[in-house]
Amino acid sequence: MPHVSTIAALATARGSSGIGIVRLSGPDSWAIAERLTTGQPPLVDRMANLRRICRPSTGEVMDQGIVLAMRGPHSYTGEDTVELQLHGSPLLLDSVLQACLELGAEPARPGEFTFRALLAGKLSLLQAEAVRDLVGASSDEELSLARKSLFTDASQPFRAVLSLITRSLAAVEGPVDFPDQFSEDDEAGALHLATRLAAETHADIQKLLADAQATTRLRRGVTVVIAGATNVGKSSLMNALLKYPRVIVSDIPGTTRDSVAEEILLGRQRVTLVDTAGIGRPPAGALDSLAGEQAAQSIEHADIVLIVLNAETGLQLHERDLLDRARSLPHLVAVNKIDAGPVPAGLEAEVGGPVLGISATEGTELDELTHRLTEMVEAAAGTVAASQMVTHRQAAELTIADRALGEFMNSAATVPADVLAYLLGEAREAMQRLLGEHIAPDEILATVFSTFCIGK
Ligand SMILES: Nc1nc2c(c(=O)[nH]1)N(C=O)[C@@H](CNc1ccc(C(=O)N[C@@H](CCC(=O)O)C(=O)O)cc1)CN2
Ligand SMILES: Nc1nc2c(ncn2[C@@H]2O[C@H](COP(=O)(O)OP(=O)(O)OP(=O)(O)O)[C@@H](O)[C@H]2O)c(=O)[nH]1
Ligand SMILES: [Mg+2]
Repeated sequence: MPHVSTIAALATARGSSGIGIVRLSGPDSWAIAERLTTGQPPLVDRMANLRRICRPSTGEVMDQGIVLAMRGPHSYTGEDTVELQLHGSPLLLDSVLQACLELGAEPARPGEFTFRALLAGKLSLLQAEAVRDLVGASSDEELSLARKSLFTDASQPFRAVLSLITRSLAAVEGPVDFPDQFSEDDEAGALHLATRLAAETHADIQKLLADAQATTRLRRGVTVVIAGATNVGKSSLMNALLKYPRVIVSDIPGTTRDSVAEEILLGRQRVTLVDTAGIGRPPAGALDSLAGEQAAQSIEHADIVLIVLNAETGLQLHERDLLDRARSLPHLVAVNKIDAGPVPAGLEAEVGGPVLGISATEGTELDELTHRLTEMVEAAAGTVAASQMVTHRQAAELTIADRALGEFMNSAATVPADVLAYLLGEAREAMQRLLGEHIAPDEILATVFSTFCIGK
């Protein structure tokens, strides 16, 4: 039996809070907790034990807290675990964590508690990924997909694909392994069956890859790009929508040089709001043309464009270019600075659509702007609905499996059976890696758990 370490980490977010938890898992976790509570009654399994937590070197009381100790295998990780539920002071929590390390615990790596739960068979690899995505979810949709993957058997569709591939492989391998038991007709029949199964598998994989795309879209959120000429008040509007002064605002044209992205919630939807450099400042130096190009590039990545015009100047020539570029995308035209002057007559006709007069600095019509944006965002997000969470990693394995299956179907009539078996074997291995079967713990750690937060 290899030596198993005892790990420790802060299980709650860093920062002042009501309660903070230091979590231990591994063979020494109970002994470490006993050392931190010496002279007090022994810890009772799976009970809330109110104890003073003392620094072992000096006996000084660090805090009073609730100690929740659980004997393996009946714990989250399957190992002996202890939670020290303390007052939520970052300084205090750090010093208790430090004391645990001095008593022999090792700092946990990202996701290591969940990794240990996986090794103990408490969770599948897909459930472990769902834990990560549950914790990181930033929209209700993402949350409910992650929840579904964690609490129901999310691996079922992947297992179905694996089982189809395995049946296909068995059909191809039969005549290779037992040549005397198969007539030529049997062999042709087996190959026919294998190809039919592969085609079915391909269709199932395509569905899962569509879900992967929808998952990615969901995670990325909808991107709204604020674009317009210099000095029209794009950054002021960004700050007003964010409700705090995130970007620098000044009356000098060309204040914003690089795009600035921030997340906001519009309705139930997570939105990335991007402020861009203003376009088309007349005496164009090299830097300005770069900034302008960047604005054009930001529009390319936009799901929705929020074009800002200036009521004081009306529509300028270079703003027409921008309008033309944005026309193929959902877009909204706001005319800013209506506190300084009205929306010029005939502007809607020039723009070729409705405009909304606003004032970023006075807050005029910003509720209406937010309302219209929210509707557009919901329409943009509504076009994708994932029926199940499929992560980037899972999609990569699905793609490998699909490519091997494609090659198999293309060459089934012309290539010897052992080569066909090899191709199906590749597809099967990809699905096994996806499900976390037959892969080394190191590899799982590197590919999945590196993206976890510490203490999870
Ligand atoms: N305080 C605390 N809250 C938490 C967790 C935790 O570790 N600690 N969790 C962690 O992230 C989540 C809950 N998940 C858990 C899953 C299994 C077990 C557990 O002890 N399982 C045992 C016993 C089952 C039973 O008694 O019914 C087992 O599987 O054998 C604990 C928490 C969310 N809330
Ligand atoms: N009167 C008035 N002034 C505004 C309004 N919004 C912005 N301004 C002013 O217009 C100037 C330019 O504002 P910014 O937000 O920096 O404009 P920008 O579009 O980001 O400019 P660049 O980054 O240079 O492209 C600043 O002096 C703002 O205070 C508004 O609604 N009314
Ligand atoms: Mg700006």
